[in-house]
Amino acid sequence: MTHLESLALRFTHTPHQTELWILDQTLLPLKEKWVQLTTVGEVIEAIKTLKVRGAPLIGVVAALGLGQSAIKGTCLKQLENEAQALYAARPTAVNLMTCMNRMIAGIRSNKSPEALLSIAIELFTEDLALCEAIAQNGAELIASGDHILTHCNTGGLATAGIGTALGVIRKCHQQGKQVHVYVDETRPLLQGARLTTWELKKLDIPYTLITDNMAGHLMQQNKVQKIIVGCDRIAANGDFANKIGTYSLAVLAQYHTIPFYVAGPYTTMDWHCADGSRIPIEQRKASEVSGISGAFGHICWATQDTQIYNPAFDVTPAELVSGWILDCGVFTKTDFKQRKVIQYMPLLAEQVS
Ligand SMILES: CSC[C@H]1O[C@H](OP(=O)(O)O)[C@H](O)[C@@H]1O
Repeated sequence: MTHLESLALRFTHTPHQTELWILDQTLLPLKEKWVQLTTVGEVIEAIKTLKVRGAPLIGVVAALGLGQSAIKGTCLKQLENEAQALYAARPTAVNLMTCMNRMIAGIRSNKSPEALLSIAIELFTEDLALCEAIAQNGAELIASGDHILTHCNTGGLATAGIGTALGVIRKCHQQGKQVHVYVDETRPLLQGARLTTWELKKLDIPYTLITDNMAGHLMQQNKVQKIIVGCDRIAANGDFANKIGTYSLAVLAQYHTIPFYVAGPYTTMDWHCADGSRIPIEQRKASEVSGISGAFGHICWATQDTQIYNPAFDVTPAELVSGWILDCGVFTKTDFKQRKVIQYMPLLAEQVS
């Protein structure tokens, strides 16, 4: 019997039954509701509606959903179709594509259903270790007494493990360092206000919730010593995509000479993507913004063709980043300029070659 459990994911496999359950993150923090995903279609819907979210978790849940489909007897041809549909569920977080590529390689090698499920289970257990390594590497950069600003949600709700940026903060707390977290609410879907505060409260880590537009003021008041954010795709030159509003924080951090770090696993690296201009940015429906302020009608950013756009991510250039906290180490701009990072990622190096 296989039983996998994380903050937002539960998976069991016995010879006669496979169950995939996720914690519906759209209902947090007011309601903790577990939802069973029995088909790939349900997994895709959960990813698109952010019931399941966070770059690493999206990839792991997609892989487990595909492995479940294989165990249920879906033929290899249909499995590849399902993998392609999962691959396209959300365009920015490259972990989804990384995980699907590993599953597709198994499908094209005619692997058995159990072997395909094993690949998915490996992706889950690998992420546990990647999160732990990121946390260890990042904690060395944090001093006791630091006030750390973070954006969106990058904890156990975004990964299979303890998280990326929030995993670093959790590790510092575990090590006995006195840290205080400023949590950006992160409009429009409020991952910070709803999810990061929920995680920090459970971990008993002190925090202050702020509106996104308070961040600059806090920096101006010298109340922020470090900024750590997550990532959805890191390009070969170190530019990275993350939740909308991250770029603004990076610019403010540079102006206020505050160290600005991005944390993520190697599965969020995309060596095929030369720089941030190549990263696809997910556009989400306008009602995610206007829905809250519906009284003001369409307050979204409109373009000349009257389309309404709601970009879910933005791209931060490498020049604004103080350090990349990865599972294989902490890297600098020079490391990326000299392409030193890829040598630490043999698996990805194979993919790129
Ligand atoms: C640890 S990856 C978390 C990453 O994903 C979030 O986006 P979303 O909530 O839309 O899945 C955000 O960009 C976080 O930094």
